[in-house]
Amino acid sequence: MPHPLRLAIAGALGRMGQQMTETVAADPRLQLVARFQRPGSVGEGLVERDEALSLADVVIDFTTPAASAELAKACAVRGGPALVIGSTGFTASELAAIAEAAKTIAIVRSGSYSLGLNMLTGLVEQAARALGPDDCDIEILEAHHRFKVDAPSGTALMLGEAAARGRGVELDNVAKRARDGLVGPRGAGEIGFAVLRGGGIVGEHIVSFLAEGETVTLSHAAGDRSMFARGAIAAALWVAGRPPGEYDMRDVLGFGGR
Ligand SMILES: NC(=O)C1=CN([C@@H]2O[C@H](COP(=O)(O)OP(=O)(O)OC[C@H]3O[C@@H](n4cnc5c(N)ncnc54)[C@H](OP(=O)(O)O)[C@@H]3O)[C@@H](O)[C@H]2O)C=CC1
Ligand SMILES: O=C(O)C1=N[C@H](C(=O)O)C[C@H](O)C1
Repeated sequence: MPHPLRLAIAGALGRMGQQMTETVAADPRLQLVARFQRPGSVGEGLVERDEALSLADVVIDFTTPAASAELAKACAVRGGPALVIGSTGFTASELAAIAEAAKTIAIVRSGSYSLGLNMLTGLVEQAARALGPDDCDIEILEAHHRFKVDAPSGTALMLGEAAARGRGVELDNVAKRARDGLVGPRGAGEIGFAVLRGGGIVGEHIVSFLAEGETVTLSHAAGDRSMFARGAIAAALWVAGRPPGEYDMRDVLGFGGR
């Protein structure tokens, strides 16, 4: 890994981009070499994307799904830099574009860079393995600020995937992403999602295991955005110089024998 690591920040003027700028500036292991926004954006200290890519060892990207997929392609065409993607709400074709780019460059992508939340996914997987679908229903509730545009959150989907892994099923086959109207009784084995939006909530997630007569809940609440920034920095330091591939925080943290 080069010392200090040369970092660029995509979406630098966004909520996470501003938090990243502050956290990176305070970290002596890192040199902030470029900050960029969408093409043609003006702002103090901003450069165009392609100049940023030519300067950085790693780009940290909290933007939009479309922008992240485009960025991954642009990095792959040049043969680097490596990428840490935090955006959420991807379509299948955007995910396919990122997977294609990851054949050429190293990419870490996670719906949550919180270390605590990633630890929670292991507990959710374990609980889902122990509490089977005959006895226990799994529901995931997430709450975020009024400006969030995607639902369910990337974190809620990560938690759903952890629960599905614990049950040995594919999340896509059991997810109930919304309920409205005369939906009928709950299907056996469903993993349900519920969404709340309002105010300034940074991010709250509750996974409930609901049995007859008792409920087990596992939860996480983010107090501010700085721990997402610290987790993304851990991912950037880890991914620099790695072989091409698509990685997640379980790889970065060494969880789950991956
Ligand atoms: N994985 C994690 O741990 C976390 C993930 N997130 C996710 O990160 C994403 C961003 O969240 P947040 O910071 O709150 O959102 P914001 O809307 O505040 O910020 C997004 C920024 O990206 C900019 N942008 C849009 N398109 C491009 C582009 N093509 N190139 C460069 N910049 C671009 C936007 O500019 P403009 O204003 O011009 O549109 C804006 O400044 C969301 O998907 C969110 O869910 C958030 C927190 C933690
Ligand atoms: O948009 C946000 O703010 C957040 N998005 C991520 C998500 O979709 O899970 C992570 C965090 O909860 C904040």
